[in-house]
Amino acid sequence: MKRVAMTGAAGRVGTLLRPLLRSHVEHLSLIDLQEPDGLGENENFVKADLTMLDEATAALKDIDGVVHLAGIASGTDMNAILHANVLGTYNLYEAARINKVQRVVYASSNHATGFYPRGQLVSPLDPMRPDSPYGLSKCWGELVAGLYYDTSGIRSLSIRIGNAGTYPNSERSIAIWISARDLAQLVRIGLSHPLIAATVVYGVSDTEEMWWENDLATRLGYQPQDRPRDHALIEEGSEGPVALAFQGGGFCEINHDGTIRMRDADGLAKSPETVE
Ligand SMILES: NC(=O)C1=CN([C@@H]2O[C@H](COP(=O)(O)OP(=O)(O)OC[C@H]3O[C@@H](n4cnc5c(N)ncnc54)[C@H](O)[C@@H]3O)[C@@H](O)[C@H]2O)C=CC1
Ligand SMILES: O=C(O)[C@H]1OC(=O)[C@H](O)[C@@H](O)[C@@H]1O
Repeated sequence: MKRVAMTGAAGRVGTLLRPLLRSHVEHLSLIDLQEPDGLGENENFVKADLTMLDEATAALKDIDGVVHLAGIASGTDMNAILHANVLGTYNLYEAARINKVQRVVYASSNHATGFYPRGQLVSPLDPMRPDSPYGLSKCWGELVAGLYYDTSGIRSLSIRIGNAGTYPNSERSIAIWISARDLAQLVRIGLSHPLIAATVVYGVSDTEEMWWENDLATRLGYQPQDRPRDHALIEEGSEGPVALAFQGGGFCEINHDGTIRMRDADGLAKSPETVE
C-alpha cells in the first residue's frame, strides 16, 4: 500500500500504531482535529473534522487506504457520539467513495457485542449485542462498511478491538487485550488481504481466556505474537455484578437497572437472575 491515511492519529491507539505502520507504507497521512506528536519523515498532518464532509473529502485526496480510528472512544453522550462516530464514519466512507479509496480498516470494538455473557464464545457472525450508546455506534460503523462494499466495492476489515491499552490492567483486559504489534499486524492484513470484502474479526492477542472465536482472523493469516498475561499489571478496582456478568464490563452498567437478563440465539428470554 502506498499512501495510507490514519484518522484519529493523535489518539492513544494511533500513537501506538504509527511507529509500527509507517515503515510498511510509502506515506502515512495523519488526520485529526489536533496535531499528533513527533511526525516521522514519511508522515504529514492533515487537520480535518470528519463531521464535515468537505473536510473529510479533501483529507482523503490521493489516498489508497484508510485506517479509521477517529471518534469518541467511550462514553454516554449520544449527541457527541452521533456526530463523531455516526456522522463521522458515514462521511469517512462517503469521502472514500468520492476519492476512489479502495480500503478501510475500521476500529470497531468489543462493545458491539458487549452484552454477551463472559462464559460464551462469540463469533463475528453472531448477532451484534451492543452494550452502550458507544457500542451502538460501533455496530453502525460495521454496517456502513457493508453498505459501501455492496454499493462501491470499498473493502473493509472491521476489527472489534478488545482493549488496546499499553498493558492489560484487569482480569477482563487479560481476556481481551491486544498488543500494539498484534493490532498493527491485523491492520496490515486489513490493508492488503485480497479476500476482504466487508469482513469482521476480533482484535485480541494470544490470550488463554478466549471469549471470541477468531478463526476468520487466523484464516486471513493473523498470528498474534503476544500473550496478555505476560504483560499484565493488575490495578485495584472492582467490577459490580452486571459488569462481571458480561463481556463489555463497566459499559454494560450504563443505564442498567440491575436485573441480569440472558437471551438465547433466537432472541428468547432465558430465565433471569436478579441481582440486588
Ligand atoms: N483504546 C481502546 O482500547 C479501544 C479503542 N477502540 C477504537 O479505536 C479508536 C481509537 O481509540 P483511542 O485511540 O483509544 O481514542 P482516543 O480518544 O485516544 O483518540 C481518538 C482520536 O480521534 C480524534 N477525533 C475525534 N473526533 C474527530 C473528528 N470529528 N474528526 C477528526 N478526528 C476526530 C480525536 O481528536 C482523537 O485524537 C476509536 O474509534 C475507538 O472506538 C476500540 C476498542 C478498544
Ligand atoms: O473495553 C475496553 O476495555 C475498551 O473498549 C473500547 O472500545 C474503548 O474505546 C476503550 O476506551 C475501552 O477501554
